[in-house]
This record gives sequence, C-alpha cells and structure tokens, in this order.
Amino acid sequence: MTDPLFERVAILGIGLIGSSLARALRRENLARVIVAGDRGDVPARALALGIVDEATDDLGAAVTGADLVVLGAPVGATPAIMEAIAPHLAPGTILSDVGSVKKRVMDMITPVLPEGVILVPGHPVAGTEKSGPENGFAELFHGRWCILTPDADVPMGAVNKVARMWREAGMIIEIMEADHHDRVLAITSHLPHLIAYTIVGTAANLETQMSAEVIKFSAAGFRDFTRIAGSDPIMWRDVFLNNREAVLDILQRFTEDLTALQRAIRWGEGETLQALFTRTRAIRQAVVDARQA
Ligand SMILES: NC(=O)C1=CN([C@@H]2O[C@H](COP(=O)(O)OP(=O)(O)OC[C@H]3O[C@@H](n4cnc5c(N)ncnc54)[C@H](O)[C@@H]3O)[C@@H](O)[C@H]2O)C=CC1
Ligand SMILES: O=C(O)C(=O)Cc1ccc(O)cc1
Repeated sequence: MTDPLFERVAILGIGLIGSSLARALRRENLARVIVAGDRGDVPARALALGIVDEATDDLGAAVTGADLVVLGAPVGATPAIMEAIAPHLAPGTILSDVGSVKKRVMDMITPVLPEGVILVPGHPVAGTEKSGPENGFAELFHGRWCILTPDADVPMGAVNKVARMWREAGMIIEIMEADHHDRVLAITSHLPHLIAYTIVGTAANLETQMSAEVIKFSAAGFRDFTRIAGSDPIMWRDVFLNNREAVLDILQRFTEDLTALQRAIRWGEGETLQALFTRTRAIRQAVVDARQA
C-alpha cells in the first residue's frame, strides 16, 4: 500500500463537516493518524464513533506534530482557535479550513500565522442542515465543488496536496480569489439561507392559530424552507457577520427585485410575472442539467 498523503491530520471542530472529512480520510487512507480537537463532550463522542485515532480538548496538543491542520469550527471561533494553536504550529505545517466565508477568515488568520506555516483556505461546498459528528458521512463530498482560495504567493506544492485530499474525497476543485468566492456564495448559499430564515420566521410570527395551521398544512415549498431554516444557528450567525458586505449588496438587489414583483402583483401585470417565472424555470433546468453532467 502507498504511503498516506499526510502523517498526522488535526481537525479542529469535528462536527458535521470535520467528521465527514475524517471519515473520507479514513476511507481513502489519506492520513496515518487523525486527531480531533474540540470542546465539551465532543472529543469523547468522536472517539466513540471510531472516526479518529485521537481526540482532545487541548487544541495545542492536537496540532503538535501535525503536517495538516483543518479548522472545522464556525468561522467566528477562528481567532480563539488561532490563539490556542499558533505557538504549537511547526514551520512547514499546512493550515486549512472548511469555512463558508473566506476573506474574513484569511484576514483573521494571516496576522497571527507563524513563520513558515502555509495557509491554504478551503470551502467544500457540500453540507446539510444537521450538525455534530454523529451526522457526518464520507459520501457528503461526492461530485461536489471544493473551492480553494490561497494567496498568490502560496507554494503550489501545498495547494496541490490540499486539492488532492479533497479530490480523493470525491470533490471537484476550483481555485479562486477569496473576495470572489464570498460574492458568489452570498447569492448561491447565504441569501437562500437568509430567505429561508425569514419565511419561517414570518410564519412563526403569525397569530397562534394561523401559525399552527402553517405547520399542519405545510406544503412542499414551505417544508423545503424549514429544512434550510433548521440549519445551525451559530454557524449561520457567523456567516452573516463575516460576509457582511457581499450579503448586504446582494440583499439590496434582492429587495429591489422583490419590490418590482410586489408592484406587478398590485397592478395585475401578469405578463411581468410570467416572463420572470419563465426565465427562472430555464435556470432551474440549467442547474439540474449541470448536476447530471
Ligand atoms: N454545515 C454545512 O452544511 C457546511 C458548513 N461549512 C462550514 O464548516 C464549518 C463547520 O460547520 P459544521 O460542521 O456544520 O458545524 P458543526 O456545528 O457540526 O461543528 C462545529 C464544531 O466546532 C466545534 N467548536 C466550536 N467552537 C469551537 C472552539 N472554540 N474550539 C474548538 N471547537 C469548537 C463545535 O463543538 C462543533 O463540534 C463552518 O465554518 C461552516 O461555515 C462548510 C460547508 C457546509
Ligand atoms: O443544506 C444545504 O442545502 C446547504 O446549502 C448546505 C451548505 C451549507 C453551507 C455551505 O457553506 C455549503 C453547503
């Protein structure tokens, strides 16, 4: 059997995504040792699941001797985690992450990155509304995009190693600038989550009788929104706080478009509604076709 890609991989935050990565590393024999760093009872739960070799709440100890460290906690935890691990990161170590926001995370890490540690930020664009190590699964990444956003001066050898890890986990790799990533994800992921949170929140704010009926007679459309709106509150709080500009920009456009639709409904402009719905139906078809390609 060939040597694993990494000797010791430390995953800090072994929740849905971290534990899915641990499972994929195991399945593909990509790491000789996998260590989880987390807090509370999570390290013990990860060990009990048998998905890591070691688990600890001492993040400094977790990264000691690691050749790859992956941050898998909500992005708002980045400064605290960096403070705990920076003194223990050896030169040559690759530091990566799985955060849904890239620019702010890089800005939080870069000033405290020890000399010789190589930052290769990543975002596996695959997930569910669930959280925690029990809900992870190795197949999560199959056929999905993984976006890497390294700075231009990062050694290609390190970028290639991280890319290879995700490729072996089943992902398709794209490299782009962090700012661009954040603008694209603001529309494709962050805005949809915000809309889902709003719709379900609006339903919850209706008078009690009506709110109960919304749940009782919930049609497929609303049910789909409740799945997204059931996503982790802390993770999504951190996404919106750390991709503020891009989200506010896209929200501005969204609000204008919504107002135009409101007007069309008020004035009975059926052709405006039909024209938009025809365009969006074509986009749905293109998205489905792209998935099947
Ligand atoms: N949930 C999803 O569908 C996706 C999430 N992401 C990103 O992945 C990251 C993790 O998300 P999930 O796995 O869904 O979250 P999760 O809630 O399942 O897991 C996060 C883990 O981080 C740990 N944690 C939090 N603060 C910590 C700290 N200060 N020190 C050590 N551990 C800490 C928690 O105890 C938990 O085990 C986030 O940055 C998110 O933006 C990326 C792609 C998809
Ligand atoms: O559950 C869903 O539909 C998702 O959209 C999952 C998801 C959440 C956050 C990401 O950064 C990427 C994927």
